[in-house]
Amino acid sequence: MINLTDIHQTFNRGKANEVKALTGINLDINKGEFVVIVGSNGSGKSTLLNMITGSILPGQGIINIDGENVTKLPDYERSQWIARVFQNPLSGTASDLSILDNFRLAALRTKPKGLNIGINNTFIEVVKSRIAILGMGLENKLYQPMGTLSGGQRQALTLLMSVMDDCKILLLDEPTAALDPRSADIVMRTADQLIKDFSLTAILITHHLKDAFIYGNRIIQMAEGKIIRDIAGNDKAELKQTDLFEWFA
Ligand SMILES: Nc1ncnc2c1ncn2[C@@H]1O[C@H](COP(=O)(O)OP(=O)(O)OP(=O)(O)O)[C@@H](O)[C@H]1O
Repeated sequence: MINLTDIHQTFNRGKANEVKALTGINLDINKGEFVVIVGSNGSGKSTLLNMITGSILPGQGIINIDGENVTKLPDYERSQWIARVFQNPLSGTASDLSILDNFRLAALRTKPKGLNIGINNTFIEVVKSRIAILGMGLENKLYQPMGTLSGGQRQALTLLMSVMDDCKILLLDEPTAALDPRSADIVMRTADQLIKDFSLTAILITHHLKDAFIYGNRIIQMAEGKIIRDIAGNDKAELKQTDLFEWFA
């Protein structure tokens, strides 16, 4: 589903502040895999996600998504496959619009320009039933502006919105970093459920080793722009939480 071949990325090349952010990344992620990426600050995790979304084009290497060479495609042309949830709950939603209008926009995200989706009863029922999964009572606040909700509520809705438009790949870039423990737990459990229900291919970046232990069927550790561990399937299931702590000792 996602294939990265010999990806290199150097920022500020030739200057005193040159940074080799990625140095020869080779990574194949199969359809339906849920990959968790851990690594110290500055190890290249976000740069790797930016390569996949196309918000940064690689200095060297090849990127394929769904069998198509997308190496030179900018992010807006890759959005047909990819939805991304950021750390900041404010970045995924429009504050002034209602919950329902945000969902309408989300459903249009990958559709051709000019297409319109009316808010009819069928659409409202679909949105209500999706939101009810959260158990936050937000299905009764469809006409409330998004800006009046808490960070946790917005992040949970951002996740739901990401599956309104048939995206295939969900990228979660520290989605719970700004949330209290209870909201973080709801957001992570919702993400896990959506990934399973919609058979999504997913990547989660997290500094929470407990989440890295609980979620996903493959775990990758990055250091200094490289993948230094890649553990999948039964081997991941057999890891102990203490093993992960030892990786960072
Ligand atoms: N646009 C940029 N310009 C210059 N340097 C950058 C840029 N983006 C990232 N870097 C540098 O590249 C390196 C990798 O950064 P990246 O954000 O990918 O790390 P990370 O593993 O996601 O870190 P964190 O856990 O702190 O979010 C860092 O040294 C960072 O300062």
